[in-house]
Amino acid sequence: MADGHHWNIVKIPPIVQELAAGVHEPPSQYMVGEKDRPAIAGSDMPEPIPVVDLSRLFASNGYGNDMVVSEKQILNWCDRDVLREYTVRCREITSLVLKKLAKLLGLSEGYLVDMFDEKAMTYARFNYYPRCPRPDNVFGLKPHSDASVITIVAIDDSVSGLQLLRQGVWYDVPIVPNALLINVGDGIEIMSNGLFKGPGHRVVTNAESERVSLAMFYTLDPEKELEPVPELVDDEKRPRQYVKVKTKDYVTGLFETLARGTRVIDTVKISDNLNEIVS
Ligand SMILES: O=C(O)CCC(=O)C(=O)O
Ligand SMILES: [Fe+2]
Repeated sequence: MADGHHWNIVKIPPIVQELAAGVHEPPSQYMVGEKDRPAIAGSDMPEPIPVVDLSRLFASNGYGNDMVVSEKQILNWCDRDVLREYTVRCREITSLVLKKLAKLLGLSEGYLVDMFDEKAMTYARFNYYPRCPRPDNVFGLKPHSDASVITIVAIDDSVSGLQLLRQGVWYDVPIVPNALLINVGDGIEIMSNGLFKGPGHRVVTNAESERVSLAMFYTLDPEKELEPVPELVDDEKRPRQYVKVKTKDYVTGLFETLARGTRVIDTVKISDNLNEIVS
């Protein structure tokens, strides 16, 4: 190049949806190595996922929308406010869950919720998994845990695919119609000093059906540090297990490690040796 700099040209992968329409066999970049291949069917969960009826939370109406106050009113042909309203409602659920988690950890009820100030972020990810001719070799979403504090996922109500790792076994997450899945993210793992774990999960593909999901990630202010809360660190009984990390650096770390096939939580874990130095 004129400035003497040599660029590495990285070919941008095509949109998977377009690929799926035109190929019989996914290209090699999508095929996982033999030892990491997904068994298409995971195991059944040993016990049911607890389902909490939150219908009372949704009983009020009209938030954030052009409220319907009369039958003669002209309405918008537009669903613009739906995602905003959904985000706010899911945040209410997040607050409920955080209050309960705080109590379980022996903290005051508002301890975790209060960490979410006006700069706290919500990221929405819409996942679309086209049909895949080789579900035995190709992941919809590689194994990972979420960088959020709490994630709320609206999973497809007719096609399964989400699997959860527990003690080395991948379990199928069952479809519960009209239910939201609440997942604890790595943020809780770090803040709870490892008492809760951000579970590993992945999505397997399906040869017959496409699948969709919507994940809402609730994180702290990107500039805020994630670290074990002092009340859950005890130098003798439960030494600090994670180093301090800025929320935004942790989120960036997730994408870097996902690309490499490693886990971001491992980058902030304090090994036993290091623990002696830190404490
Ligand atoms: O598609 C799903 O069911 C899960 C999606 C997920 O884990 C994610 O977006 O982080
Ligand atoms: Fe996830």
